[in-house]
Amino acid sequence: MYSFSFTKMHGLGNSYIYVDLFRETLPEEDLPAIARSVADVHTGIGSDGLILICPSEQAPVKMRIFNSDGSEGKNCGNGLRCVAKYAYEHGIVRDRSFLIETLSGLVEAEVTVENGEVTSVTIDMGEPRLRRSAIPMTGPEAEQVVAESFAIDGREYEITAVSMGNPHVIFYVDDIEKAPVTTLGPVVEKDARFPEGVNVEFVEVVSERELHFRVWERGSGVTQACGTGACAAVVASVLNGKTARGVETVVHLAGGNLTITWGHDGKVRMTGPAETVCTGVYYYRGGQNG
Ligand SMILES: N[C@@H](CCC[C@H](N)C(=O)O)C(=O)O
Repeated sequence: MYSFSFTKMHGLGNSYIYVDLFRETLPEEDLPAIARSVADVHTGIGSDGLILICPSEQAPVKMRIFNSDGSEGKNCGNGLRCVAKYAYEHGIVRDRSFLIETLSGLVEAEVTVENGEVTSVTIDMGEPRLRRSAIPMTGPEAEQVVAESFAIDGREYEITAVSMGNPHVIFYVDDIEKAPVTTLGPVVEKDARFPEGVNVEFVEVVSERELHFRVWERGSGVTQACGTGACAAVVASVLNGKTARGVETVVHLAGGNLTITWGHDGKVRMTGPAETVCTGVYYYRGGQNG
């Protein structure tokens, strides 16, 4: 058994247990099991996974994210906003604009501060990756996956696939309340055409500036929000001619709203809140917690 300090934070209800590796040390080989342990709502703390706030050689701070099943993801939009808030409020950074390293590259964060507290964060998520091989998805490597027909479970759908440093597939639906999140989501997540698995998003287009969104996340299942998924939905909607490039789009997620623009410079910018829930000490019993 050993213990470590943690902070629970969320972005629109997408919650993670954050461990500050500027102050703590965790054994690398335990990280997947720690993620599963802290995420357990009965025997742990309860969250969508674990996020590590780490020193970096390329930026003032680095984020690593583990889903609730212990798998490591390469990017997390809601996590980036929380890491930015934590880094600013704990003096890891002093500027209001700074870089964050992720496993999929560097992103730029800009915090809005009121009375010393970060109330909102804008992340320049960089350019979406659209080549099939970058998603990754099987098939002709250089092609994009836009409104492509996709047969599964005896039914035919149309999909668009986008990487925001992690893989996303978008299904358009007429009524977001009736989206097959918990039935189609887990089947598509593990479909062999996505060799690394995929985050599955359902999108209802309200207007050129507004989308409804629900998600089945790779490695975590249903969550209240997925920041990279919402960015991917905005990119997919431009590619499908449903929204316009360079226009601010409001994405309504189960946990609240994100404002996202895919700019003419190629970059996707996401703005939204980040909240601290609590801090504490976790007693990790080598996978025996849960
Ligand atoms: N909730 C996140 C994405 C977390 C990682 C994802 N499940 C994956 O495995 O790629 C977000 O806000 O982007």
